[in-house]
Amino acid sequence: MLEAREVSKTFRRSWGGGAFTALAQVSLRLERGETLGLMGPSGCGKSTLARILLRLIPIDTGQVLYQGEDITALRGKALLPFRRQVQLIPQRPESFFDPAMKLGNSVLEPLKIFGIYEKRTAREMLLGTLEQVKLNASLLDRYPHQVSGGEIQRLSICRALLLDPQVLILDEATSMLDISVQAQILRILQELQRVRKLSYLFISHDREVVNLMSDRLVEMKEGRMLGKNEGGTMEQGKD
Ligand SMILES: Nc1ncnc2c1ncn2[C@@H]1O[C@H](COP(=O)(O)OP(=O)(O)OP(=O)(O)O)[C@@H](O)[C@H]1O
Repeated sequence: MLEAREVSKTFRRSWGGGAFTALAQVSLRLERGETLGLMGPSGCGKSTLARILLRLIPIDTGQVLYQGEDITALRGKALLPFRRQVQLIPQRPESFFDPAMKLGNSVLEPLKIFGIYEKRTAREMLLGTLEQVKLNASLLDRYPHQVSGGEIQRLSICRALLLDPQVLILDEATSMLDISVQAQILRILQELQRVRKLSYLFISHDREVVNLMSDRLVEMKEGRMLGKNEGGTMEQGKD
């Protein structure tokens, strides 16, 4: 479904000189309909790999494949179907929401950006999706600072779902939340996956949560994948 092949990434330092290798020959493959857990300590390169898989930052060497197609060099319009189908759910979703805009308008923005907004159907679609993330429509009249961390994360999931994606890259998506809110969102994600046949790359430093969510686990350390190289599968998840 979504694959990184032997990806390397070095960040050059403009202050102090030199360079830092964040990823060294990393490979990973997310299969259709599965949850692949990606674990590793802070700074090991998980978010850098996520941003590369999302085609948000350039890679030095290696390839990114989506549905078997090499998308490493795609630009502009050619990337649009991919941009719609592969969505990021970040640790801090606040950055997706304009502080001066009501949440109801922000949440519909991606539909407008992709040119698929239809006034006639948008409201119904939004209300149906809100229900799937267990949110009340009254939230839509509020501003970002007027909702809780759990609510804004569920809104960011709703915002992604409106685009009808195939893949969610969940980068520490519940790490900032307290344990009961985290559990609620994890349950919503499991249900969404079942109903919508989504594939998840579930990134977390929390082994317990990754074990709970994942069909398969891979682990990184200092910019490298541990274990067998291809896919680097370490152990079975969902125990
Ligand atoms: N744009 C950048 N320029 C320079 N160094 C960077 C840049 N982005 C990331 N790094 C460095 O690359 C390394 C990997 O960072 P990354 O954010 O991928 O780690 P991570 O495993 O996601 O960590 P965390 O769990 O704390 O978010 C870190 O040492 C980080 O400081």
